[in-house]
Amino acid sequence: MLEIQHLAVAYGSRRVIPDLSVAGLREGTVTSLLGPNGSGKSTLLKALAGLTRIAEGRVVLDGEDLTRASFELRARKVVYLPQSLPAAVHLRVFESVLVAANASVAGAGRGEVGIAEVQALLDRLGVGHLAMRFIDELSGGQKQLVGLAQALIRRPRLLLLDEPLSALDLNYQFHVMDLLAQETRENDLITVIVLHDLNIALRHTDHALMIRSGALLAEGSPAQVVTSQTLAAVYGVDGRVEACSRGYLQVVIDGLHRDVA
Ligand SMILES: Nc1ncnc2c1ncn2[C@@H]1O[C@H](COP(=O)(O)OP(=O)(O)OP(=O)(O)O)[C@@H](O)[C@H]1O
Repeated sequence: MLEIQHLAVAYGSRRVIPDLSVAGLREGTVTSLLGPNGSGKSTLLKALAGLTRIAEGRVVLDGEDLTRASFELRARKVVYLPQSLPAAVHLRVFESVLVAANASVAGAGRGEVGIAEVQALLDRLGVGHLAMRFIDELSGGQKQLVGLAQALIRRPRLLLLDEPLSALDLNYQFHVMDLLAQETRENDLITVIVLHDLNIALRHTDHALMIRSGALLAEGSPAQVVTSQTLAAVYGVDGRVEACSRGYLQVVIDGLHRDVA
């Protein structure tokens, strides 16, 4: 279980997240973190990962306060995948995933992850054929899939993914979300994923958080969170959530909302 208690994060004197609490994100579930540009999604993820200083509050994972935890514990339990990977990494895909798995930094890695497991994960992500290619020679989408492999091979307790689908085509978006749901369920992960595509949140995530100006505006099932009201209040658009002929919920946008809050 992950609890966020009165979290405050500032850049200099500006509090980007003034006071945010989330009662509990359960293991085995994928939570989408939604909100407009600049609302504090990446800042929240970085704060959970311990990459941004927390001004106030606590992040409690399985009863343990991560803000006071050792670097080793945090590195073992939490994996954060940023929006974009470092530009120039001259490692082969395979090595990079093996290094991530066996990272020896103060016991942060799982250790003893074998070649077969790395290749199997690359295959499941559809990039097995790229194993011997250099990362800095891959396309944007291929790099994103390799980043996901590096994150998943670590088997963290808390998996934080910042827009991991942004460079992926429709087929891969679907495939990756299916894979994430499966990995999350099978390995009891708590997965939090920043998404801009509300239809993907509706279709593929178990739980949703919607934030605006660093404050939590709605929390619940994606269908409870993505509504006409939140579309207007948070995104400034008039829209509806309707079931398509196959029963999946989808957002239909009618136009810009005139009374943007
Ligand atoms: N390193 C930084 N220093 C100062 N201000 C920052 C820094 N990073 C982000 N901010 C500011 O904090 C606010 C929240 O930014 P953040 O990147 O968390 O938003 P976001 O919801 O992830 O946005 P997007 O959807 O555009 O990626 C913005 O106003 C941004 O300008």
